[in-house]
Amino acid sequence: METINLTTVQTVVRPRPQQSHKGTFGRVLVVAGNQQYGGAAILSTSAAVYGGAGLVTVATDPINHPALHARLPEAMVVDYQSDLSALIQQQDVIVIGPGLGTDDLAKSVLQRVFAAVLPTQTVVVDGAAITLIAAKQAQVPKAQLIWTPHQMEWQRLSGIVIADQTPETNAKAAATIPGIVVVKSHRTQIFGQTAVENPGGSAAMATGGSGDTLTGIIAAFVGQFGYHDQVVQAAVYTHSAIADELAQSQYVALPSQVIAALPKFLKTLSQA
Ligand SMILES: NC(=O)C1=CN([C@@H]2O[C@H](COP(=O)(O)OP(=O)(O)OC[C@H]3O[C@@H](n4cnc5c(N)ncnc54)[C@H](OP(=O)(O)O)[C@@H]3O)[C@@H](O)[C@H]2O)[C@@H](O)CC1
Ligand SMILES: Nc1ncnc2c1ncn2[C@@H]1O[C@H](COP(=O)(O)OP(=O)(O)O)[C@@H](O)[C@H]1O
Ligand SMILES: [Mg+2]
Repeated sequence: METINLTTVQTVVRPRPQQSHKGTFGRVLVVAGNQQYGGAAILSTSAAVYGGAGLVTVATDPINHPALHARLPEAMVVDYQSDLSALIQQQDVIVIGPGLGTDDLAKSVLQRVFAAVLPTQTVVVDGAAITLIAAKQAQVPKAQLIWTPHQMEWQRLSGIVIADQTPETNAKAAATIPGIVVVKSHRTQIFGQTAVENPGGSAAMATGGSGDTLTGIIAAFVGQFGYHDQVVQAAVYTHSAIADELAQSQYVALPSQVIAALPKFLKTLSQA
């Protein structure tokens, strides 16, 4: 399997056009975070903001609202139980699943969001959203999809047990799933029109919230650079490349630190 190369990533992340405004760089809605997993919503939303998305809104449980406002004043915050259909229509990219849970409330949020998304929008399907779809609790929406399962979520979605997940079996299963599939692991594989492996990442990333962070980076990249294989590849590469830099001097690469490093890392990439 080919690996993602730096040239591809540098081609994706270009200097920002001067004649622009916030709407130029993508509207992202993150639907995430139940009462227990507010951190997942904070990480995904922060990654979208620090990854350069122009306008970011998070729909989450009201218990998470004060923390979000305090930590991330750039983001708008709404109750995920309110009617989101008008808000959804305004978005370029929707992230759904980080820390959503799999109870009846999560199911109803997921189903209502999927019912409102448009075929021209990109939906990043992560975490609990994947688990619920695999359990046939929600139908796959007609949209530009990006799936981000970890190995157990991929087992649930594809039916391939972790021990049997190889580039070949993964590619075959991914071909039956609409959109781009990011099978996360020690060496993440990305299946779209092309199949590639991410050369970066380490055990320093094995900490809760790493995947939640990736969803926000992917959303920011698609919002700015469009829905393409190479854009998703660039997001996956950037996530692990920042963690690899941190891991040179740190035992653990905390997701919050990866997020904080995004603006500088992207500047360097864009100048290459
Ligand atoms: N701060 C927050 O708010 C945070 C919120 N979070 C949110 O929590 C929700 C639940 O997320 P989840 O991933 O922990 O749960 P689930 O899908 O049941 O998978 C776990 C099971 O799968 C197994 N497993 C095997 N291989 C694996 C692999 N490669 N990667 C991972 N797991 C693997 C694993 O086996 P074990 O660990 O026992 O070896 C275990 O049996 C989700 O919505 C997420 O967004 C988290 O992000 C943390 C920070
Ligand atoms: N040992 C490892 N080596 C490289 N990358 C890893 C390792 N462990 C985890 N990761 C990366 O961290 C992320 C974990 O995603 P996920 O399990 O969904 O996290 P969470 O749901 O806790 O946010 C993925 O991007 C994965 O590739
Ligand atoms: Mg996850």
